[in-house]
Amino acid sequence: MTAAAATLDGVVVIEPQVFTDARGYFFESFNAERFRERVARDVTFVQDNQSLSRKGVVRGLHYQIAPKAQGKLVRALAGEIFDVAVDIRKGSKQFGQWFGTILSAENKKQLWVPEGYAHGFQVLSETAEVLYKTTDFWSAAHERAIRWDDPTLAIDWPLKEGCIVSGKDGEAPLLADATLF
Ligand SMILES: Cc1cn([C@H]2C[C@H](O)[C@@H](COP(=O)(O)OP(=O)(O)O[C@H]3O[C@H](C)C(=O)[C@H](O)[C@H]3O)O2)c(=O)[nH]c1=O
Repeated sequence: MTAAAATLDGVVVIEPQVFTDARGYFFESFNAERFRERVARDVTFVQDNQSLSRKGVVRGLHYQIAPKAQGKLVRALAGEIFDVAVDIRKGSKQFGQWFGTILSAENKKQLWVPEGYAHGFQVLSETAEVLYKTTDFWSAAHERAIRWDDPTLAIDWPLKEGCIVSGKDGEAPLLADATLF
C-alpha cells in the first residue's frame, strides 16, 4: 500500500491571509465564497466541533458512513497537531493513501477532508485545541473507525512514543476489515 502522498485528490490545505499590526493579527477563519473557490464545490457546514488534547494523543482515524458521511474543515486554535486524511473510497485510484500536514495556532493552516476520507490527528504540543466544521451532523450509528497504526496505511506519525488513544480507537479494525464507502 502506498503511504504518504504529496497530496490527495480532494484534500486541500488552506492558508488564510493574516493581517498583522502593532495590536496583533486578524484573519477570516472561514469565508464561504473563498472556501468554495478553493475546493471547487458547494459545501454547507452544519456543525462545529472542538476538542482539547494533550501531547501524544491520537484521535482517529474516524469517519461516518453514508448517508451521514462528513466532510471536515480542521484547524488548531492552540498548539500544534499532525492532521491526517486517508482516502478510503472503494475503487479510488488513491485508496489507502494518506496525507498529513502540521496545523497549528502559529501557521493558522486548515485542512479540508472531504466525505469518503478517514480523519485523525496527533498532538505534538503540550496541549492542542482543535476546531473543525462538519458537513453533516454526528450520528453514532454511522460512526466508524480504522486503527491509527494500521501497518498497511503506515502513517508516519511524528511522535513514535507516548501515543495516547481511547479504548475505542485502540480496538478499531484495520482498513482491510473496516466498513467503507
Ligand atoms: C464526534 C462527536 C462526539 N460526540 C460525543 C460522543 C462521546 O461521548 C464524546 C467524545 O467522542 P469521541 O471520543 O468520538 O471524540 P473524538 O475521538 O475526538 O472523535 C473525533 O475524532 C476525529 C478527530 C474526528 O475526525 C471525528 O470527527 C470525531 O470522531 O463526544 C458528540 O456529542 N458529537 C460529535 O460530533
